Amino acid sequence: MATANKNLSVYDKTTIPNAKDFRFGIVVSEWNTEITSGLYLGAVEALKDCGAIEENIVKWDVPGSFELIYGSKKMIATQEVDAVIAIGSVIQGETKHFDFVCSGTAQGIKDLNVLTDTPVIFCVLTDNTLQQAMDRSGGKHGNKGTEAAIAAIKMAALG
Ligand SMILES: Nc1c(NC[C@H](O)[C@H](O)[C@H](O)CO)[nH]c(=O)[nH]c1=O
Ligand SMILES: CC(=O)[C@@H](O)COP(=O)(O)O
Repeated sequence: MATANKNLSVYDKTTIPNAKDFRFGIVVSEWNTEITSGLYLGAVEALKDCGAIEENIVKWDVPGSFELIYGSKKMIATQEVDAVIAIGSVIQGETKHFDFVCSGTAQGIKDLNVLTDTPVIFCVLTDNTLQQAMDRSGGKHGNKGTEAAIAAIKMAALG
């Protein structure tokens, strides 16, 4: 189902574990900060709405989406978190760099999920235009940060 056919911010709290005992790391890319800051706010709002406490949310900033890989690895190694949310916004430019950043970041985050025992949630928008990114970070299609927070809680609950 395409994002256009579902709102990213809609969730049923009765199907989500209480997050009060979980500790979350959120690693945020500084590229397209007007987008990633919206994703971050959506994620924190949903985590707290589902019971997470402020003191159990650790936020680190990294330069770009590609650095989400190392930032998430470092977060896992040092912060004793139950899940990590990796937040980025990649927007198509003039060159193929978009393809390499998107695929490299996706593969790196996938590798962390394979090689570590801490779930890392892929909250990286990969859009053709700024408008598409705005629509998915608190706009008409909701907020992917919210979706990522719910995924983080559910994965943390797996233990
Ligand atoms: N163009 C975008 C980038 N590019 C930067 C890379 O993520 C990386 O920081 C650089 O290649 C140095 O390793 N990053 C984004 O997050 N979004 C973009 O649109
Ligand atoms: C995703 C990118 O790295 C891209 O926005 C950079 O822009 P360009 O391809 O025009 O160099």
